[in-house]
Amino acid sequence: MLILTDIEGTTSSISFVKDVLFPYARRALPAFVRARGQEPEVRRWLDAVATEHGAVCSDAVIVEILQGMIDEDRKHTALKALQGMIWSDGYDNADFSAHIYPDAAAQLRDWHAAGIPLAVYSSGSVPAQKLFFGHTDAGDLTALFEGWFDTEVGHKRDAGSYREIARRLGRPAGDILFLSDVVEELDAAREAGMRTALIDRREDYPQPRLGDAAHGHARVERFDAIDTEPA
Ligand SMILES: CSCCC(=O)C(=O)COP(=O)(O)O
Ligand SMILES: [Mg+2]
Repeated sequence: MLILTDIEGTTSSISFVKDVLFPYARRALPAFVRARGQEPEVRRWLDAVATEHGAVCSDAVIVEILQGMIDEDRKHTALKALQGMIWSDGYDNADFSAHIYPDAAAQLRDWHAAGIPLAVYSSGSVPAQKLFFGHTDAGDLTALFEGWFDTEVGHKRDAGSYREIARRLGRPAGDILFLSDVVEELDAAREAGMRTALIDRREDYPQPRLGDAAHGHARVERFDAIDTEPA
């Protein structure tokens, strides 16, 4: 069995992502694009955004488009890649550390110690995921994970993304337990054959998602309540 986990709303609070990480990236974007916009790894993503918007856009317009995407919480692969590069400076300067719920940090460590393999699937880019788990309030947790997946494998609400993750991990989908706070992501994982658990934290979701709202997924409020045994 392998446990695949989401980040925002699952291991970590939605408010940290929305109130700390996103505003930091929004503020830093103009200076970041001016300073590094000609580096190939940055240009590639700026050009991808420009191409989607009719190709001929100035960098100032691309910055406005990206800031609009942040405001709408778009899970856009180019935006996520650029955000990851910007957050790197924030972690290096100790402007913030990544929030992780204490129950999640403790349970991830326990599963790892018990020999249960762990992997991450988040809309945040893989470099952003590694930065995140490398700088959590509970220390550097990167060594706990053996797989990292972002939307380059596909959207989190598409069953095909979970089939591809299972293929890359070399495991049958039924051998993987996916944890997320978003029922549509869990629906897609279940369609691909994965086991699922809805993480329904009161801090992030004041109204419990009970009955039909849980879409038939196992529902827990903390990581230490997750049942890792097949039903
Ligand atoms: C990798 S940390 C930043 C999180 C982020 O940008 C995001 O969109 C989180 O989405 P998730 O899929 O983890 O709910
Ligand atoms: Mg989430």
